[in-house]
Amino acid sequence: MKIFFITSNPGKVKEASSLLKPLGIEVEQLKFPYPEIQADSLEEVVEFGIRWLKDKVSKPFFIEDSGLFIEALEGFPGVYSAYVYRTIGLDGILKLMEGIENRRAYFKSVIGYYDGKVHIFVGKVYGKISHEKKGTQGFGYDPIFVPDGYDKTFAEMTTEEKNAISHRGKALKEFHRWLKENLK
Ligand SMILES: O=c1[nH]c(=O)c2ncn([C@@H]3O[C@H](COP(=O)(O)OP(=O)(O)OP(=O)(O)O)[C@@H](O)[C@H]3O)c2[nH]1
Ligand SMILES: [Mg+2]
Repeated sequence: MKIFFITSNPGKVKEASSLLKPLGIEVEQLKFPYPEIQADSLEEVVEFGIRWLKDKVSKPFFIEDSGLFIEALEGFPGVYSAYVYRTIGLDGILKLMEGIENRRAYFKSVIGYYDGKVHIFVGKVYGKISHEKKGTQGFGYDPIFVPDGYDKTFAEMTTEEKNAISHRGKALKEFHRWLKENLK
């Protein structure tokens, strides 16, 4: 079975494909830009994106919005993670976190699948912001995020290792469970 993933982010496609392909689901990337509203929640961004896309894309598709929420920064960068990454980047976040003891943070992923109806799948992973960038794998903030129970960053993990515990891996597993039940 093939499903379309509308995203500009090859890192996300790699993770989605690596998790769904062994389950017989082929993920095809569709680089169809869509507006990402400045809402307070990832869910609102996804629901708006689907409403905007549904009459423009004929086949069933999914989109994903995700972000890094840092406790000591009141949840910043959160919904604005992509913009913050493009502007101040990892060094900017580490600078904001200089001298801050509380390094708690979580990544959240919201997947929206549209097959005539909107289906939402959410995943979260808790961890800490490291004091320095480590690792070259993954994408985005991976080099400064150490998931709970590990002593290495997401960027020091393989895609499989990250998918096993990440926010996106959890949301994708929920999505796959739903597909299995509803596409018999
Ligand atoms: O280190 C990271 N590991 C991750 O697993 C991850 N997931 C999200 N993010 C960050 O949050 C933004 C999401 O923004 P986002 O969901 O809008 O994605 P995006 O703009 O890159 O692609 P698109 O799907 O919107 O086309 C991205 O740019 C990244 O900076 C991550 N960083
Ligand atoms: Mg985006």
